[in-house]
Amino acid sequence: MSGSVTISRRIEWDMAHRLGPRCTTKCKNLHGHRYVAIATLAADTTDDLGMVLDFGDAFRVMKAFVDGSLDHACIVDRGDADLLAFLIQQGDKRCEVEFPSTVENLCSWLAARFQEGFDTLPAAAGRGVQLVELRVFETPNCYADWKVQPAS
Ligand SMILES: Nc1nc2c(c(=O)[nH]1)N=C([C@H](O)[C@H](O)COP(=O)(O)OP(=O)(O)OP(=O)(O)O)CN2
Repeated sequence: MSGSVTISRRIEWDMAHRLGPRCTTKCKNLHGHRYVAIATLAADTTDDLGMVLDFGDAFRVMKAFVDGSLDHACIVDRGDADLLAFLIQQGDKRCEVEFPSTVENLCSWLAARFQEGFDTLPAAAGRGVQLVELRVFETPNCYADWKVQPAS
């Protein structure tokens, strides 16, 4: 039977954010989440063992970025000047971005960061290993999906 196969790897981290004064709901307040991301990868060709990518290699890339930039950080929109100034004054771990930290924006941005990491893997070289889908849960009930643009 014809078809294609993908693999998926999950990672979790803790992070603070706020949507700030422009948001009229409770999410305007500084608060934290246990975020969950599930990355789905495909490849043009599998490796000698039939793997899209070893789960360990995929996880190392995701963990390096998550631990370095996101875990126990506050993600902050550079436009949220008051929060940014506070984090700098406190010397707290922060992840500065150019967008409000909705889960939709975070998901699209994180997809690009993960793909940059996968591109550095020797095990992925020349096989067209690509992130095709990323699901990010902000709460157990709320998530966003990013999907790769189909080639035209
Ligand atoms: N489209 C979006 N809507 C909302 C976002 C978002 O990123 N995109 N974010 C928030 C809040 O930051 C919050 O994390 C979600 O809160 P809530 O809807 O209350 O989700 P819960 O799972 O906590 O729901 P409960 O029923 O209160 O447990 C809001 N909206």
